[in-house]
Amino acid sequence: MATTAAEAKAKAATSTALVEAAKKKAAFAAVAEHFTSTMRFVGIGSGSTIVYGVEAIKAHLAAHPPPQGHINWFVPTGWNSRKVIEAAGLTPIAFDSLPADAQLEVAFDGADEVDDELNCIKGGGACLFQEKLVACRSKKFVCIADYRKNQQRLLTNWPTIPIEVAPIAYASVIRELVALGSVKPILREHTLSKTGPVQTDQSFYIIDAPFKQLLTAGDVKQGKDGSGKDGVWEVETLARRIKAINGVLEVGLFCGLNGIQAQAAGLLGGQKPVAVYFGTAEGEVQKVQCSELTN
Ligand SMILES: O=C[C@H](O)[C@H](O)[C@H](O)COP(=O)(O)O
Repeated sequence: MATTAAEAKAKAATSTALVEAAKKKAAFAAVAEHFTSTMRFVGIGSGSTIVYGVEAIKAHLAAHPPPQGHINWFVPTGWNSRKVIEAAGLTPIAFDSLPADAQLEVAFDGADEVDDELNCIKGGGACLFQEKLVACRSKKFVCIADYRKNQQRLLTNWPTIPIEVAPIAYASVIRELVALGSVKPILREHTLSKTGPVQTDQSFYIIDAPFKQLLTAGDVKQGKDGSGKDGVWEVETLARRIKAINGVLEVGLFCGLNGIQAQAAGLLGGQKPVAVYFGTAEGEVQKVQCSELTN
């Protein structure tokens, strides 16, 4: 039986409601386990999911006020993120105003896709450079997402890797990406294309580069070739190759060490989340965390 327009509309509304409920549930679970009102510096990412993260932080602070005179500073990852912090009545501090020795206790952020090893694709909303800066200055990056983002390998459901580039270099970066095996990387434009390319918080451009589904480090350990032969790449190998292209500011692949592993190696922080909270379609929360937190 054919679906009527009204039925299709109702189905879409149900699916949107499920996704939003999943984001919210995941956000409240992540904040309950990783935020305390005595924290000094907390990173706040960008996108639609982090809005629930900020709502959860606000609710937590209302229930557990910080000690007298203590200020919780929230570090935004761009314009949108700062507006969300301000709208919630929280106190923002710009990344470049942080005291030189300050490390963020935690950074909460969303993702476009997450694989089995917690590598992420980010930048679907054109924010990735500041998100990576903030994640890498945090003891732990905690990711909040809904069930659509939970995939075994990157580039399964999410189609492209967002890459932030200097405007003058975009055509040459596209050429290099094709040489790495990307099929038809494109410069991201506004839906109303007469308004031109999308510009990031740094006034840079975004290239969306499709690649074949990415391998994990575990796949390579098991003998798979992720060196780029036939366009098949392992996540971190590809991230490094793209970052090395002249004109690339940052790559929307968050991979390598997580914060706990980075600190063990004497570094400040890492790109990869220590834990990801996925809201499920059934109204539950599935937590996936790194082995350092599990053990
Ligand atoms: O550019 C945007 C950021 O990387 C977001 O964190 C990511 O796109 C996820 O956004 P959303 O929560 O809206 O799905």
